[in-house]
Amino acid sequence: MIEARGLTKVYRDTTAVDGLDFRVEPGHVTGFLGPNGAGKSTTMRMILGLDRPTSGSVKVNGREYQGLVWPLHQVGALLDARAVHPGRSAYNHLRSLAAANGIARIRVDEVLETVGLTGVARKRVGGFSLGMSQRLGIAGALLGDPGVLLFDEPVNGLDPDGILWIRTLMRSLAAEGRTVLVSSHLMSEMALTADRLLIIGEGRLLADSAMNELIARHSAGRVEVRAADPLRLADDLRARGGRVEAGADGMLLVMGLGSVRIGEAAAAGGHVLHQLRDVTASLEEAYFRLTEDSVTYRAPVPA
Ligand SMILES: Nc1ncnc2c1ncn2[C@@H]1O[C@H](COP(=O)(O)OP(=O)(O)OP(=O)(O)O)[C@@H](O)[C@H]1O
Repeated sequence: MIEARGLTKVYRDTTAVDGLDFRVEPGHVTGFLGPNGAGKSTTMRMILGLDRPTSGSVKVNGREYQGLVWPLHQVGALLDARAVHPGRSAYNHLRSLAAANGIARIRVDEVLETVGLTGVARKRVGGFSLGMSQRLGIAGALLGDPGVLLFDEPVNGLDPDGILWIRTLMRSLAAEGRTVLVSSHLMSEMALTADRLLIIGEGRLLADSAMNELIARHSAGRVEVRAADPLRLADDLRARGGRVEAGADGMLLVMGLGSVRIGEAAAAGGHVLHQLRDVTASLEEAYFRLTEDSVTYRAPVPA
């Protein structure tokens, strides 16, 4: 479990992380989302003791990173996959990491097998593709068999097979009862991988909830309706206070009434309905609504 209380990081004139309170629980894949510059990497670095909070705290299994005994056994992380000496072999890189952390040599072979790098274990890391480097970074994270895992943009550079592999791996690590925190900008991938979400903007918490609750909250009240006489139905629904937009093929998108009241209005007005469907937001839509006021870097829309 990871727990932050009033976690704050100020760099000179930038407040990168601003009073974050959250808990990341075991048994879930928690997606860590937010626009560029929101403070995700800074938060992850503070979890891993690579940066000190200006105020507040963040603890792994009840202790700040500096207080962890054999930290690699408690928390593993993939931050920057390219941060490995290029002249070393994958095996030697993991072997020295294991030796420095009291981890048995046999575990190196195990994690190489898990990430599918056994065949290239003796090759120099400098010749690895980005996808292979990601796998090596994940092997390093798994080396100490930790209960808490952090992945910063883990699917970066992976091909579709690799993406499916990491998705399955993260879900199985959570199913084993581990705490898995993963940052990504790929909403479609997050929607398939995470079951909880932590969303931040400008260093502040915007949402901490289950994926399905967040999507339901941002879907509320939008209903797609098809009727034999859409123009007359639209008038009746507007008269009852609904906001109605015309979609393709005579479809109506109705906001502010809900499917029960729309059904009742249709019955009262003698309308023939062909379809009445609550519209579910995508994670991407929910994310845009939550973060629209806290995007720091936004390019102008081309004319
Ligand atoms: N070492 C540093 N010194 C000064 N400012 C920093 C430092 N590290 C991060 N920042 C600033 O803190 C803010 C948060 O940055 P951070 O990298 O944590 O965001 P992020 O959410 O990980 O962004 P991205 O999605 O682009 O990776 C940014 O404004 C960034 O410029």
